Amino acid sequence: MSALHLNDFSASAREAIASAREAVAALHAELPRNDLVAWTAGNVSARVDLDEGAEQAAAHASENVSGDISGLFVIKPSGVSYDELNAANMVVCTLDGVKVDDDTSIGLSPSSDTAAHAYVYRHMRHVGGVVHTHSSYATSWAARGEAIPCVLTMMADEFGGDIPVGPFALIGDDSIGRGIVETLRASRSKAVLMDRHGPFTIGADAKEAVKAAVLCEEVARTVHFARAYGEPQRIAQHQIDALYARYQNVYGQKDNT
Ligand SMILES: O=C(CO)[C@@H](O)[C@@H](O)COP(=O)(O)O
Repeated sequence: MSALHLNDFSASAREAIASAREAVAALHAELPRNDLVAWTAGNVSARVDLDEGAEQAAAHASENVSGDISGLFVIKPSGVSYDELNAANMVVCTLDGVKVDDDTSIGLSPSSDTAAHAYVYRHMRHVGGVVHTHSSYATSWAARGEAIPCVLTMMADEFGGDIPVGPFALIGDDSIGRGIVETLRASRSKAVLMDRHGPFTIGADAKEAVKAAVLCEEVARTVHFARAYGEPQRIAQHQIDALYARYQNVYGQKDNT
């Protein structure tokens, strides 16, 4: 099967890919900056939507390519130190997690979590960004297989309720991705704690997924300390709903033009 090459895509698609590579490379710096990773144990990806022309051009150029090329995503190369990441070494993949060749990430393999990110993009069309870390407090809840109860207004704002736990799954095939999707489809949460593994977060774009990873670790830490000195009280569901609606629709600077 011939591999796809970046040159097989239209100029507009290549522009979108270049922009995503810049954004994803920059967002990886947020992981160490927010103390979410030890060494290289975390990754960020962003979906790149292709217009039909771009998709057809790619399909025609590489007639042997099977699988889903209705879109692409960009993810970091596996095991590369965050201070060595840049737009040029971000790896471009099809939605099946197959690397798209180019002239800059030559010889680099995509993240070891590429299959999980790809599964989420194939099965959750509204998701534009995915993040995975092993951040300490969120991962300590995952180690116990315990959901983080919604006892903080910040949890209601950002996650719309508890942060759920997903099933234990080994890396390397679709099982982690399937566990993420099955768990998040049953919740408003942008974060899921994969049992005995760690948090995965989603967002409309990669920046939103990184924000969810930062706030997931923040509330995991706060609730951890709160429970050390007592049993925090859950917020009532109607109040969670009100907080979530305000935060998702009113908070911050909306486009008031
Ligand atoms: O935990 C694991 C691998 O077991 C990964 O999530 C973590 O090391 C990050 O891997 P990558 O550097 O993205 O391949």
